[in-house]
Amino acid sequence: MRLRTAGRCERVSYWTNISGGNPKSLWPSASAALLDGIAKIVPAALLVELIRIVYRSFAEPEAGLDTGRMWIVAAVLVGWLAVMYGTNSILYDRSYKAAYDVSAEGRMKLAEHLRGLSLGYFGKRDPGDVTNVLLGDYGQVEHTISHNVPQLISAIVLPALAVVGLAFLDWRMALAMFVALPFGLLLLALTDSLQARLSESHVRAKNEASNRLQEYLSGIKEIKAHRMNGQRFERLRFSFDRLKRASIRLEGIMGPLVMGAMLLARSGFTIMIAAGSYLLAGGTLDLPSFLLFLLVGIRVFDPLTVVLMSYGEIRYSAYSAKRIMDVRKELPPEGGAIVDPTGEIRFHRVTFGYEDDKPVLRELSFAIAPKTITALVGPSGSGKSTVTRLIARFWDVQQGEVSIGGTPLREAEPERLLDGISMVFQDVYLFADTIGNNIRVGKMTATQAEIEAAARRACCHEFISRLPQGYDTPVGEGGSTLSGGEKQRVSIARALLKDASIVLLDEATASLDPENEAAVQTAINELVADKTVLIIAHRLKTIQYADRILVLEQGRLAESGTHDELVGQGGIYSRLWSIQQEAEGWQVK
Ligand SMILES: Nc1ncnc2c1ncn2[C@@H]1O[C@H](COP(=O)(O)OP(=O)(O)OP(=O)(O)O)[C@@H](O)[C@H]1O
Repeated sequence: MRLRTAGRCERVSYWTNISGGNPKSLWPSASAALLDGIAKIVPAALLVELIRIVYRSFAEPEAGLDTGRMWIVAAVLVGWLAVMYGTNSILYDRSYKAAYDVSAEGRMKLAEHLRGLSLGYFGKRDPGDVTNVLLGDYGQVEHTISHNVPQLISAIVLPALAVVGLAFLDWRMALAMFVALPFGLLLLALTDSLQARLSESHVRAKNEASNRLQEYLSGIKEIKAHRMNGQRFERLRFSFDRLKRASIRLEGIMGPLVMGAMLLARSGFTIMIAAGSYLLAGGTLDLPSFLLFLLVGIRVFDPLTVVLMSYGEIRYSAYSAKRIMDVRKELPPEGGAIVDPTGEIRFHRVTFGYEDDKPVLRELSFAIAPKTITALVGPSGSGKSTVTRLIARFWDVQQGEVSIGGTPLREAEPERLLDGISMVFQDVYLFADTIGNNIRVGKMTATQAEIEAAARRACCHEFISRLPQGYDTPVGEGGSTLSGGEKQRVSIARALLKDASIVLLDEATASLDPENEAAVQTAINELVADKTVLIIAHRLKTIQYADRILVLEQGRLAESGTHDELVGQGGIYSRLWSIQQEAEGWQVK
């Protein structure tokens, strides 16, 4: 399917980016940080007032200690503490909630968005990478919204307020305090693109390591069975090595630069102390003002240091958010036409390849009449499964046209199209849920009676009834607690419940023992009655009574006709038939 992306070169704002496309989620934490920043000035101002009162009692002993004013200061401080506690807990609660909302809702929306994308998209990406976007990247963005953004705002608000307020008090001291800050920020700005590049390569290395680890764990059975510790382990070790190098580069290069920026910014405090001592000695600055600068300086430089330290994390998060945005920009297949699934399925000069320059199907043309059974045979890799995937519009064709009931699938509404198709694959996937709910997947609104009726027709009611909790028995992820034949019958029960007009069967009995195969055969005969059926089977006995047999070879239609016609032609089918004649199997009625 041709992948379309919306506005690849469209620019999004920085805030949209770091919030993973949801800048409004930044408001609660931003306002909490803003208020917090303003409020942090209050105790410093009160402390200075206290120092002034005490200082005045020494400077003017006849006036005495103004205890009334001291009590007022203490009362204001207590009031401030109460207000701060109340507002902070509400605002922080909201800012954390906003962050968790972004990741919970965002993850769900993204999962839903992914469901709508073509399978071609997943073919191009490692499945583990998609998991990393959903879990890792969202986690990173969540952390930025709940922690880094408030710190950043607090660190901007405080110096801004301080520089204005202190400049009124003594512009020389204010200048000394902030003179080095622009140089620190400049150093940081100059390293911005380097930081972006290092963050990007670190995220890539981290994802690669996690993909390889997932691959290693998923294939652990094969790795053990084939004593593959060498090659597979090498891939894992190499990815961990790459991650180590990327981490060292990120920390090793950015660490000193960020520390340099931090030192430059903080040196303002030292310059201010030197300037203050000089001015105090010269008599042009009084002690309370000097103390005020010292107190405010500590309050200003601490959050500034924290934010400079977390600057890398914000940059890092921006890359995570970009990955989220990139997935969001992928558009689902277009088309709104409603397909009539009871109509004819037609391939007209279809050429298709998963990669542009490697066609799998070439100039393929055939038609499947409604309510007939068509079998698809041919050597492995000839493109049989690909044909079924194109009928379900998992991909769009590069040339020619696939249509159902006269509607080209390129124009079809993808979800509605699939409503009209039941698919039974060779590898059946069952969800980690009860067996009843796994059958319900075919029709989410099905009643228990409908589920049981479908299970009876699919020959699985008996084995389900023997399970300890019957239809409420959990099946384990992937259906690990059921046999291959049982899983296949559950999948047929799903398809029966769905009752779609088109049935696509892919090698449904290939790997079963005779007893299971007989049960699956009965189930399939139930399923295909009165439907338009396309069945792939390697064993020709199973499809000799199909209405039509299509023989594919290297993506082309080599032969087509009934079993008897094809045997009579003495071509590929006839050769395959003589080889397989002794094979036992089921037969489509
Ligand atoms: N998702 C994919 N991405 C890239 N290539 C693919 C993909 N799926 C199949 N192919 C390739 O397309 C060709 C046809 O595959 P397809 O599964 O349609 O053949 P098949 O006739 O069903 O084979 P088999 O009988 O072994 O199942 C093969 O060469 C296969 O390697």
